[in-house]
Amino acid sequence: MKNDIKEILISEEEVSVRIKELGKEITKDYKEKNLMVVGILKGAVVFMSELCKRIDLPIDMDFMSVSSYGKSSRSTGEVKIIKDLDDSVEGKDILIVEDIIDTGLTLSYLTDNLKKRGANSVKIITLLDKPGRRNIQVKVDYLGFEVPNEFIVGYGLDFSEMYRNLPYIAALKEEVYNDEILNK
Ligand SMILES: O=P(O)(O)OC[C@H]1O[C@H](OP(=O)(O)OP(=O)(O)O)[C@H](O)[C@@H]1O
Ligand code: HPA
Repeated sequence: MKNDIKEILISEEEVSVRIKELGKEITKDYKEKNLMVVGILKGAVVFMSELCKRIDLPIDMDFMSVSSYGKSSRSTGEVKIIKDLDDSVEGKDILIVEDIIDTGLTLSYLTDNLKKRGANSVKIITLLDKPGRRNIQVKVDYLGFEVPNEFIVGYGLDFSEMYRNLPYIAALKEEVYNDEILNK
């Protein structure tokens, strides 16, 4: 698995330090609020579990799973909910947790969707931002790191369901990515 890595972009230590900082910031900002943390499966799981341990407040945790089609630059895209929240978000202060924002399609859809359900507020935290790929503008409230236009794996992020368990954030070698596509 490690032979497929082109470069480690963010080390385990750097991720851990940044998550502690983000946890402190969120603890301060949500003191008087009704915080509900919503993780987007599956990529956000590793980040969310580390982040929640750093938030010193009572919180609700839930997950959603979505699938998106048409992420190409010419398409407006379509997002479908595969797994919804268990409970109502009415009156809750929602913090959507993502591993990466790329075209912006997923987070733009989810923010609108949760606002329409009557949440008190909806904010976004993402571990990574790849601004070079953005099609739809989305306001990111809390950000871990900006990453270049590479295929990123590790810390929850996959390529073909692999590499999610790498403890750091890395760029995948282009030949791994191209071989897999050619073999399909
Ligand atoms: O900004 P966007 O272009 O919408 O891309 C970002 C989304 O794509 C990835 O999910 P993916 O569909 O690969 O599912 P996964 O989290 O299960 O890997 C990632 O986890 C985000 O949810
Ligand atoms: O670079 C990426 N890696 C893994 N999953 C992703 N989903 C959007 N961009 C990426």
